Amino acid sequence: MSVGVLGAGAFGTALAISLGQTAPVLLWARDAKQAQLMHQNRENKARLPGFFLPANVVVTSNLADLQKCDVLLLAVPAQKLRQFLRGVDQMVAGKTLVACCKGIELETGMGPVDIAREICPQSEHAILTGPSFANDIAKGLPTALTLACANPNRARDLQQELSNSTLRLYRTTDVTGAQLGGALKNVIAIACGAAIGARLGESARAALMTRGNAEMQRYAQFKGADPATLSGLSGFGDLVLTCTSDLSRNYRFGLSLGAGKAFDPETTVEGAATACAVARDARENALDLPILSVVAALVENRLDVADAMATLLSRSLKEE
Ligand SMILES: NC(=O)C1=CN([C@@H]2O[C@H](COP(=O)(O)OP(=O)(O)OC[C@H]3O[C@@H](n4cnc5c(N)ncnc54)[C@H](OP(=O)(O)O)[C@@H]3O)[C@@H](O)[C@H]2O)C=CC1
Ligand SMILES: O=C(CO)COP(=O)(O)O
Repeated sequence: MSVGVLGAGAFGTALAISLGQTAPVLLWARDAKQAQLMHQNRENKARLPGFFLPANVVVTSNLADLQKCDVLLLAVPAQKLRQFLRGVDQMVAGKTLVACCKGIELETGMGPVDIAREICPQSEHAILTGPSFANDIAKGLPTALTLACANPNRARDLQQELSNSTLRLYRTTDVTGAQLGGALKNVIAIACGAAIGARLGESARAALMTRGNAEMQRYAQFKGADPATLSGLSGFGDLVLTCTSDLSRNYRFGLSLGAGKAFDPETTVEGAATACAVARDARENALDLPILSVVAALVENRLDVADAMATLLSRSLKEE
């Protein structure tokens, strides 16, 4: 199996560094100058500074170089994936595409694997997701992830190929559950950040994580996933990491919302668009997803944090 990584952001670079410890990896950056600098400096100073690219990692901006790869990891933000794949669909046709992004497309409500399936129907599709900061992976710290692929044999092959001494992959065939876990935890992380940023306390955060987890399971079931998948690394695992760490951009975005501070609009915050996509689905299908919906209202400036909390706390009392 020969692996290429499409997207030289923080995560794509970290995956290339980890996989490049034991095998050749091609890392594609869309910007030629950036690719050349990375190749020369052996570092991605723009997106993941401070980490050395092993000799096995070849950086390129030429998509034709990826022809020789049979597995391609897609590490561009979820909202950019469709546009990106449309531009490369001929080149990637027939290859195994492993989505490494976490989000739900705003316009369509589709996850990354759904998008890739629609644009590249001849490919085999999988998703790699779970609790993993790019910095931790690049440092070689122990990390466990979920590899989901509908084809169980292919899932086994990919699990074997993409695991190494510090990256431990668990496999599942529940692609829908895995892609929803990664996407939805980002929304709950924004809610938790907002609560902490507004000084609502650690107990409020614990309540948001727990009830948020219940909403994630409910929504996943509505979408045809196995709710148990949401208790695994791709759901609960990533929820815990992202809702409790300042390293998370979604959590930090929430902190800014809660504290009424500005946030750099160039930072990748997948949970914002995902919240809006899910809230629309909830409205259209009368789904009970109060936290996910309130985050959409915060992101769209329809509510402030005080109103958001009041909205959640004034709901009628119910069984847990
Ligand atoms: N960072 C992390 O710790 C983790 C991130 N992820 C997921 O990985 C995905 C990518 O995040 P991350 O790498 O952190 O993001 P970054 O913001 O670090 O990088 C985004 C990358 O996507 C590229 N890109 C953006 N738009 C396009 C486009 N239209 N076509 C091609 N390439 C494009 C950017 O290129 P350019 O540099 O030229 O702008 C950049 O290389 C997200 O879904 C995120 O949730 C998952 C786990 C951990
Ligand atoms: O998905 C992540 C960790 O698993 C990274 O989270 P952020 O995108 O919020 O930084």
